[in-house]
Amino acid sequence: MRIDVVTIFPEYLEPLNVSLVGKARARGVLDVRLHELREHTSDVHRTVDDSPYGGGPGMVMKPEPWAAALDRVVGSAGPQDGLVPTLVVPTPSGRPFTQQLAQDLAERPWLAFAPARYEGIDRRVIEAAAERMPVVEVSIGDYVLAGGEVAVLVIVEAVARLLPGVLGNAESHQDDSFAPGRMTDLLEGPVYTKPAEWQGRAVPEVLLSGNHGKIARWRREQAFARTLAVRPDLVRRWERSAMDKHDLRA
Ligand SMILES: CN1CCC[C@H](Cn2ccc3ccc(-c4n[nH]c(N)c4C#N)cc32)C1
Repeated sequence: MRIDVVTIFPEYLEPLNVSLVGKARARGVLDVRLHELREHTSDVHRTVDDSPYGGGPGMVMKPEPWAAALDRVVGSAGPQDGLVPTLVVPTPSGRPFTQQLAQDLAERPWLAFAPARYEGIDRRVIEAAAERMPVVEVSIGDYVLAGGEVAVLVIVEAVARLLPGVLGNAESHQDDSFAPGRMTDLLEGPVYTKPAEWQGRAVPEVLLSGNHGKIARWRREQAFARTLAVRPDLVRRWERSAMDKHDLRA
């Protein structure tokens, strides 16, 4: 997979050099390219923002630098990239970023990210881009950040770990929470490791029993209890999915 990121803060994306994503890049599973938006300005001050039409707080990112940057990205398509990227635009007004959307994006050969700053990007940039490539406007949660770069880190990591060969144990994302269509719509339960007793706290006996059936049942019970306590909405969704799956609806 190829990933391009256009940003005024490339240093914000340095975490893409380490750990899971960094290793995937080193192994050639991911090709990540950063583009400094200001290199696509044409004035001496390298201006990327201006005041909003209609008034209001803050500044808006000018269309010309973004259009030039996206032209450069699309124009650099290689034979293995596919014709155009899917443009991913982090924004508080985007569709919720979910595991399902991560899996959808993980199936695409080329993603380009447009993390904005200020009050966002002039709308005409998104409209023009949508005439030449798929555009997905995404929100990583119901809170307001100062820009889109953190969202890019979140989305890239969630997508990268789904790519073949990225996770050491190819199965480990199979049982993720939120993986659609499986019992694993529930949250993960508690995990334990050595020592068996720590500060007077013992590991649950069942986990030391070697009885894999009992362990699996205990883990399902724990996941269900955790989900009921923290995300009862997911329990209802899971119940509906289970009823549909076994055609149990009245
Ligand atoms: C007061 N204004 C309101 C509009 C947004 C301004 C900051 N900003 C500029 C670009 C930009 C991109 C993403 C996000 C963002 N916030 N929360 C999320 N889940 C996001 C995601 N994905 C925020 C952003 C601040």
